Amino acid sequence: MPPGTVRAWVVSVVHVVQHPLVQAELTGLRCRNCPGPEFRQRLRRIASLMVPAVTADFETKVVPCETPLEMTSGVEMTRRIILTPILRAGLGFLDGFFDLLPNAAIAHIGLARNEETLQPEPYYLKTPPILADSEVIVIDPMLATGGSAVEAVKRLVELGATHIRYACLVAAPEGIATFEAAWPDVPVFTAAIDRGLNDRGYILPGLGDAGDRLFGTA
Ligand SMILES: O=P(O)(O)OC[C@H]1O[C@H](OP(=O)(O)OP(=O)(O)O)[C@H](O)[C@@H]1O
Ligand SMILES: O=c1cc[nH]c(=O)[nH]1
Ligand SMILES: [Mg+2]
Repeated sequence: MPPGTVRAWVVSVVHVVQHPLVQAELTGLRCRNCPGPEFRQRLRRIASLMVPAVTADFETKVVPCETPLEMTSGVEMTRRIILTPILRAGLGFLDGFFDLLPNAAIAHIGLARNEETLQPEPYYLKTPPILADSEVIVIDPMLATGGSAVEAVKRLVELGATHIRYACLVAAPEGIATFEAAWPDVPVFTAAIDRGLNDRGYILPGLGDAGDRLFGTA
């Protein structure tokens, strides 16, 4: 197994992005005193720093290219990329991905976790046409129980997606296990696997409520 990957206890592999810049940004984000503007900037930078790892195996095709001096060849991405933030907190991850993947289309999926049942409640869905060969990247900073991620992938599969990957910032072991049981073929990329969940479904040590910290709703 390459460095930075962890064999989760079910079947597939979770990629932990261990780059020092990612880990240092994450530490700053976790701090309770990190103010909103800094939280948003750090999240955006981490998202960009994670893009190379998340897209490392994307297919390219050879294309001709004319420099000011002569003809040569280069590459371009073979497949259309669709970034799929899970609202709301996924929006905090979106710009950092969009900065490096400016030709991506965006699918928005609105899911709110019910505070009592911890089940995701769908409230919005707007996607571009999803072709079977589109590369779909689901983004959300937090993988807690895994319910929201499982539901988002289900929606995308129903719409025809076949190449899906999931990227988050902080994952709980419980969420990874649930996600992998539901979608064993969907690779997971995260910057950290934390200790576990508290009795309200929050990740420990985590970073608190990502949506509230991003949008000042606490
Ligand atoms: O793995 P889970 O247990 O499903 O929890 C994770 C979800 O919870 C948070 O969203 P939330 O529902 O709080 O909505 P918000 O982003 O609007 O705050 C987070 O952004 C994830 O989408
Ligand atoms: O710790 C958690 C769990 C779910 N959603 C969050 O924003 N944080
Ligand atoms: Mg929230």
